Amino acid sequence: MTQTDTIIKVTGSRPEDNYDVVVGRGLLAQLPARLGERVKRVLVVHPRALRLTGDAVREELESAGFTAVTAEIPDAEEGKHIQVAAFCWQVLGQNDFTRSDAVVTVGGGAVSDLGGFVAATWLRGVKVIHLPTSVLGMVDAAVGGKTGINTAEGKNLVGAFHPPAAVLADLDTLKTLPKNELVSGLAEVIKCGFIADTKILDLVEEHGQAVLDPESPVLRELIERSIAVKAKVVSEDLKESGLREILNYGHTLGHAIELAERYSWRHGAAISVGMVFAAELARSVGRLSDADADRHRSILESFGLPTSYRNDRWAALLDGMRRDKKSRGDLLRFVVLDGIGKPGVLEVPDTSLLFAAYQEVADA
Ligand SMILES: NC(=O)c1ccc[n+]([C@@H]2O[C@H](COP(=O)([O-])OP(=O)(O)OC[C@H]3O[C@@H](n4cnc5c(N)ncnc54)[C@H](O)[C@@H]3O)[C@@H](O)[C@H]2O)c1
Ligand SMILES: O=C(O)C(=O)C[C@@H](O)[C@H](O)[C@H](O)COP(=O)(O)O
Ligand SMILES: [Zn+2]
Repeated sequence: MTQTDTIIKVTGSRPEDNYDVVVGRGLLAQLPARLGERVKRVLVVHPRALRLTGDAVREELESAGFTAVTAEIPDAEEGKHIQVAAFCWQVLGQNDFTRSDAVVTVGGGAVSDLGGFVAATWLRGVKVIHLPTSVLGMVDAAVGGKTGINTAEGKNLVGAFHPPAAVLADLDTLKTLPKNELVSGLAEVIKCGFIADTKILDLVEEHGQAVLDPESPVLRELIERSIAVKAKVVSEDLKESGLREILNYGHTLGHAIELAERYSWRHGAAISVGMVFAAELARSVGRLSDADADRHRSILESFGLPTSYRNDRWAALLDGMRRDKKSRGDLLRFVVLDGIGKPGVLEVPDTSLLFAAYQEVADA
């Protein structure tokens, strides 16, 4: 029996904050209707690695009567660069894109971040639809409207909140996703388990490696549950004035590791260490029990995700963490747990506390 599509709604105060995240199979045929009748020209942004999928999207749009042009961009974090945005702006300009035209992104989170940023900035904002092709893109990056690029000083330091008009998460695209990328996406799924939907943790503990099968019903359930967590949070707090910070669990150290490693680490791997670090921080101030902190390591390690990091990078990591978007002046702020599924914020004026937590995740 074919399973029907699942639609998870994101809501908000402005009309453009309301959209559907569709999870299913064979969703490409829905794209023309989701773009709407006013759109005439579409820029399809995809990485080199997904050229065939990008071409299929362009052909679908052309047969539906749109003028479709493609922008093939460098893979992964290489794509989240100002020069790549400038290249896309050039293509949009040379093809006379107007405010009623649109951008469609095809790829993982790096592509929706870059393509979303291009859409947010072109003529001060045009429609964007994301077609995420990685688990991470589906459960996190394509949903919620955070877009951005990296600078030499850090991750996502330039960007805009620009919600998509729709997200089509086609599970069939996951068949070609390398396993290490699927595991990286699973780190964000597990994050949703720690901060909100604890059933996610029960499911990954119960099903183990079976969740890595892109055809499995349990992976679909995990994807849908994670999208539901993100949709609920961003519906309440699009611009991260409070609640949305919980989605940043593990990211303060995680982003600093990505920068220190010049983006050779997968995002999910970096935030995996970051979540264990945050758990150690919470344990050290008496907010998280030993058992709950240890559960971080056992779940993440069961999927081969890293839970420790080299012991000689403290100065660089602290520098990176200072530039985290949750910092306020000299005050570093961390999302921590007061129990599984109970996120809160810890303000840390004294970096000795952070150094002690780093010792707990540092390689021997
Ligand atoms: N905006 C947000 O809210 C948000 C949330 C989470 C993460 N992010 C960002 O997302 C990025 C990470 O996303 P990601 O893990 O998807 O990385 P990614 O976009 O770099 O994709 C990972 C790799 O998988 C390949 N790939 C993607 N889909 C594929 C498929 N179906 N078949 C074969 N190969 C495929 C890509 O070409 C790339 O090499 C980071 O830059 C992170 O900062 C943003
Ligand atoms: O959507 C959010 O908000 C998140 O924090 C989700 C994160 O998983 C994601 O990596 C996001 O890009 C991090 O945002 P940043 O503001 O810390 O750059
Ligand atoms: Zn993330």
